[in-house]
Amino acid sequence: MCSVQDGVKQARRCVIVNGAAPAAKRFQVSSIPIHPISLANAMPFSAHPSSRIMSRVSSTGSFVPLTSKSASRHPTARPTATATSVAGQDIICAVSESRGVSSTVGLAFINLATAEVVVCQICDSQIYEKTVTKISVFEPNEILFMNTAKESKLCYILQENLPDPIFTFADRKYWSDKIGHEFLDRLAFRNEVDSLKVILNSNYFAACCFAAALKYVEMELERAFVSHSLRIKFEPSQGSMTIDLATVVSLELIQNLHNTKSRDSLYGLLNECLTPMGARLLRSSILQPSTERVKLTARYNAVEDLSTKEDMFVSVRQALRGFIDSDRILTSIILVPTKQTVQYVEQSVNNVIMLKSYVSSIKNIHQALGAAQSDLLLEIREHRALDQLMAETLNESVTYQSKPLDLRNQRTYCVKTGVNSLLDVARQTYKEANEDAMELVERLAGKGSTKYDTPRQYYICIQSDHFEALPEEFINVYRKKNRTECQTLDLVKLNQKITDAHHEVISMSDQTIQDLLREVCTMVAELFRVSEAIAMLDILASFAQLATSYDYIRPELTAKLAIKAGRHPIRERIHSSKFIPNDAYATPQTRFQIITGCNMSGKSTYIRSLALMTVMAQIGCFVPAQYASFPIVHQLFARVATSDDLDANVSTFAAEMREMAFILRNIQPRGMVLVDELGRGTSTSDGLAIAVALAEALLASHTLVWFATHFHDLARILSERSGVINLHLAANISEDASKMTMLYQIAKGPVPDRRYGLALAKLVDLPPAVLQVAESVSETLDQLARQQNCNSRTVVIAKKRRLLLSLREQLLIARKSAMDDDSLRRWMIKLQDGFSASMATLELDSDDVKLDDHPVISEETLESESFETNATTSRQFPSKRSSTVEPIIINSDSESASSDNESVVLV
Ligand SMILES: Nc1ncnc2c1ncn2[C@@H]1O[C@H](COP(=O)(O)OP(=O)(O)OP(=O)(O)O)[C@@H](O)[C@H]1O
Repeated sequence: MCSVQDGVKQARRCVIVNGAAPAAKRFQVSSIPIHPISLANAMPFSAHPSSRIMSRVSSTGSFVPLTSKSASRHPTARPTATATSVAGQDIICAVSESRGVSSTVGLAFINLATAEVVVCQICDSQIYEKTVTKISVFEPNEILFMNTAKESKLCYILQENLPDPIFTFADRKYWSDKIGHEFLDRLAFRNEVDSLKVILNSNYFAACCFAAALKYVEMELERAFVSHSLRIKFEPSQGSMTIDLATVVSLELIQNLHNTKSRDSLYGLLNECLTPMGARLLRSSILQPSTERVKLTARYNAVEDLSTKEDMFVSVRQALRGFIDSDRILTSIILVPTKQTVQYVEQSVNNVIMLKSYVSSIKNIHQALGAAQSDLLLEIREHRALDQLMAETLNESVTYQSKPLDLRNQRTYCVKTGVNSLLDVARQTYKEANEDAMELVERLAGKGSTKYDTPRQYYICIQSDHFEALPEEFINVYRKKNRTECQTLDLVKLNQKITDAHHEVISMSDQTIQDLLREVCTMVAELFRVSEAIAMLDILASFAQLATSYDYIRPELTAKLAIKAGRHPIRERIHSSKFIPNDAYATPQTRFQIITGCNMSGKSTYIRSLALMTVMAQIGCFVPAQYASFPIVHQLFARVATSDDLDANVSTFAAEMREMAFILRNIQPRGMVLVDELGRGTSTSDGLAIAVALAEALLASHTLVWFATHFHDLARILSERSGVINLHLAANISEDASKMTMLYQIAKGPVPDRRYGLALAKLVDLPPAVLQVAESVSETLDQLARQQNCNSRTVVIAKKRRLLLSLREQLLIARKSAMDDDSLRRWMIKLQDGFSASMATLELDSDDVKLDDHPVISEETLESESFETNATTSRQFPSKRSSTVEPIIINSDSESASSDNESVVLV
């Protein structure tokens, strides 16, 4: 029988080799587009694509699937193909897009391993970051596009950013919402058809993709789902936190950055799941944490229930142990090949045996949840798959076995005795043939033993020294280290007899099994719901396990972030010494937190721990702290220092600017942003300037920001801004900077001692001569800086003074001129704006400000303007001014007051 995987592979071969479906009835597919597309202007983050595409064409002359890393990638692109993989699954994704400026993208994902369909419709920007992120979460193997969209920007961007999946192009006719509705009528769970119809009606593009993906499975993979068996979910854009893939990678949410096999990631830490369904649900929950308060509160209640009732917790974990992958079993029952084979019949019996194990395991869950009180656990307990049906047809003792001989025996005795008398006779033949084989081997081998494997079936295994020379009747001889494996002609004949008997049993069981499966298919919706409930129970029990083992506490959901003694969940586990907990507090009034501190003082660890705890809280998990309250965060972005993006061949600076641009483009007020060491890849002054500008933009977005930096001037410049607070990670540095102790404690204000670089250098044993030079250079630089500071302050004061004097002069000229009221008002407003702007520039930084650059109106301009006004109005300067002009009072500062003691009053 052709497996699902084979089917997918076969389909892929067809796309890759031929570029078109082999048979007329097949889904009409074609290869990837080969024309260069001019998107340079539309895509600020990506290199022009033409060079890469052209080189691909010239080297091969025909279609080659895109598997290599792109030269330049979307900020959300993952660094490795398997960065977020949990288990290999076959997932087909269909994509469609609205025409016009506003991009509405429809998506449908079919998971062929778990028979689950997820449809969504996204309103996206012109660079499709939400679409890229969504597709990356599902990691499809194959993406279906319309032929007509081959050269679209969306297609190009997906190819650039998702190098792993195969892109298949098919006729536009398969993207038909009408076909989508027909599929829905036929395949959705009966009780869900109506509600899903409403959804697909209002999400045209999602409906089209749904149709295309299912058509592809039917026509190209030659598989079909049985009626009313398919789990179909609509995932709206709302309801979950958006985390771009770059953040997933840099925060190590799914995989450790340095060692892909390590469990030191959030997923690795939280994955105490005992079932494959639970592990899958946990992974998707981490990638899309919930923003629904009700859902989260229900999960907290359930975790609390489980973690406080030890007996219930132990029996739930016990019941979850050994659960087989119910999603896969149910899928193989409902996803049947369009052509049926002998292997399929045999597989059906296997499926039924596995289903029986699954159904009987559910009973244990039901019993284990006897003491549950939380609504969610009670709801899970309510799900009971009926096992009556199984009991009527199947032998009670039948269970799923993994060894081939045991499995064959289970298959043979699967159907109850008495259901079919001919079947009972065939089974007797099977039993007798087996006994004959055993007897024969015993007689031949003496001290040897009977072994079984699928290709040879029964064979004899004897110690090599048992016979001096092997008897001639032994055939198919294999000599291994200290044993010999062989058969005799009689044994081969008996094996054949047993196989025939087994096939007869299977074909006689088939009718009964197919009847049973048909019945099962009518209950498949309930069985899938049970499977989902078990997955949820598994992750809740996992959270309860963590809460009790590591002292996690139940978080609250409020408007502010307040954490007492919070810990980094991963670091605290791998730390050899004790991890120092820290507090955090952020409200809209303290939404922008600048974190300074020595190298290695724990800045990154601190800000990362806040993001990780937020994600944990929003998947329903307790958090490592003494007290924690979180606002519900809708977007999480982290621009944290990692290694250079070598794959994409971009410099550190370009990479961080690209990521920051992405964040600024997408951030909204209910977001959370972590920025770590921004501007390290360029000159100090440029780095600072860019950091200030980006910080200002983030501040204006009203989102929660933690900004870890070594730019102390950033802390100084922004310290007066509303919403900004300065914090630092404390360290003790001895007087002579020869000793440095990290306290890892968050404290108020910017870091007090700036010479920590030297102190740290001393600790790492730099040669004394080098240190001496460094110290003296540092001393000189400090002095220069002090002088410069002093100088620049003097320059600023002088400039301010000149500004004021110039203002006074202009006012005096204005008094002598003959402007009418309106002209005067306009002129004064212009003067006021210019003056304020110049003063503000001087406040910020004096170095580059030249008085000549000031936008204050010069004498000439003023004169020309007043002359012009005079010319047009021919009126004298009015003695009585309009009362609508607000008085502007400019007090000269102390220095300027020395030259002109009076305040200049404009009325
Ligand atoms: N609260 C803590 N308790 C104990 N150890 C900690 C704590 N925070 C951080 N550390 C340890 O200190 C080391 C440095 O931490 P981290 O990388 O966060 O410092 P940093 O200030 O960001 O450094 P740099 O400025 O050089 O990037 C890490 O090995 C980490 O495990």
